[in-house]
Amino acid sequence: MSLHVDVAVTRGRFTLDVAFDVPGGGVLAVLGPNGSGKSTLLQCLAGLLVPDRGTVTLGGRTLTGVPGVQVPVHDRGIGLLAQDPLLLPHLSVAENVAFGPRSQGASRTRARAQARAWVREVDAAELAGRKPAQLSGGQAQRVAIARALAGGPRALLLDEPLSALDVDAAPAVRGLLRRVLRRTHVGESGADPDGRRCAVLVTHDPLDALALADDVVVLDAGRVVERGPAKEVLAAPRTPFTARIAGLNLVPGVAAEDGLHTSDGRFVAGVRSDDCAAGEPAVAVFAPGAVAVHPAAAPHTGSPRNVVAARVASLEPHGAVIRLRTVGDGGVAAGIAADLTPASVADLGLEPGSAVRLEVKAASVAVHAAVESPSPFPAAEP
Ligand SMILES: Nc1ncnc2c1ncn2[C@@H]1O[C@H](COP(=O)(O)OP(=O)(O)OP(=O)(O)O)[C@@H](O)[C@H]1O
Repeated sequence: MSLHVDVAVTRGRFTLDVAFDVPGGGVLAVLGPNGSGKSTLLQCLAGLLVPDRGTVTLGGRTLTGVPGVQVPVHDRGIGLLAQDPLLLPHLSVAENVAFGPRSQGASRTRARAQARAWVREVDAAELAGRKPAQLSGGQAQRVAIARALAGGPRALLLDEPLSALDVDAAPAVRGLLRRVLRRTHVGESGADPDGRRCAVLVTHDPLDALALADDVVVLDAGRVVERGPAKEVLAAPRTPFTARIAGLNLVPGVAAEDGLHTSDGRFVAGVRSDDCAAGEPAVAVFAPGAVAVHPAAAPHTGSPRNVVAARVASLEPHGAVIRLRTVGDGGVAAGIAADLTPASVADLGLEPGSAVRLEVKAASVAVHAAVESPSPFPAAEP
């Protein structure tokens, strides 16, 4: 059941204008800064908002075709999993899950059987008799997943499905989503019998995109500014937003033979990728782990090509390392992230305000073609 989307809609001063396809069985992650149009897009797909122009087709069926065709929300064969589980409080877990099949006309017996299968599928069999108020956040979201799928949707929309969960609960629910999204046929459990369900996942978390999605589109100010396989887009981001969420450093400029010229007149030495010609808009990308940090007064050792003076803005735990961020003179040295071990932070005597020298080897800097005109984030309204 492939999903084909080509829509435009204007809301006030904001215009969303996007086109993409999701193949049957595929999962597309939609990333983008606040206000970039992710919710607007999901509303168009779900049938809650009629676009001004364009089409949405699912498995060859036109759900939206402007002008003229607008299949109502309940008849689109699309399931929605939101941030909040939105379970009906007066119904038990099993009744909540049976609600979808029942409202689609399944007999009570059949709806119950489907609900049982899905409640088992999400490892919630022992919770079947409980009311939503008796569930933890993670348990409730498991039940919401079962409910979204029990109606047998041909496509599933996931709107930040893990963002309301605490850090302990999120990994298990992410693993469950991975399992159910990867299933091609769900047979008795009720989903798409003749093809493979596709999914669109809105998320702020690159880990979700990498763990759950095949492809990624990045929206900015209502337009797709990046698209491609999730790993490739996140490993070689072209916009400041994608770089920030992917945790990478990104310096925009113009590509040179062996690096990049920044708008403030600096040169960043790096390895130019094949997709990028000298003289074209480009970005230099490097990982926080590739940045060596020295106290400003420490003697130089070796001969790294990229050396810049900066000041420590913050030091925050980031997994097993400490992530240092810099303040600079507003140029390339500002907002650079560097990862250090806790021991080296102590050895170097670093603290907010410390003057430092950052060094990055040219071999650790990749220079990629940039999108035409990367806009600064957060996205500005037109
Ligand atoms: N009902 C509305 N009327 C007018 N403008 C709207 C309406 N709903 C949303 N917008 C505007 O449309 C733009 C896109 O909003 P949208 O909620 O789709 O972004 P988003 O990417 O989902 O953001 P977030 O990550 O913050 O949820 C914003 O500029 C918003 O102010």
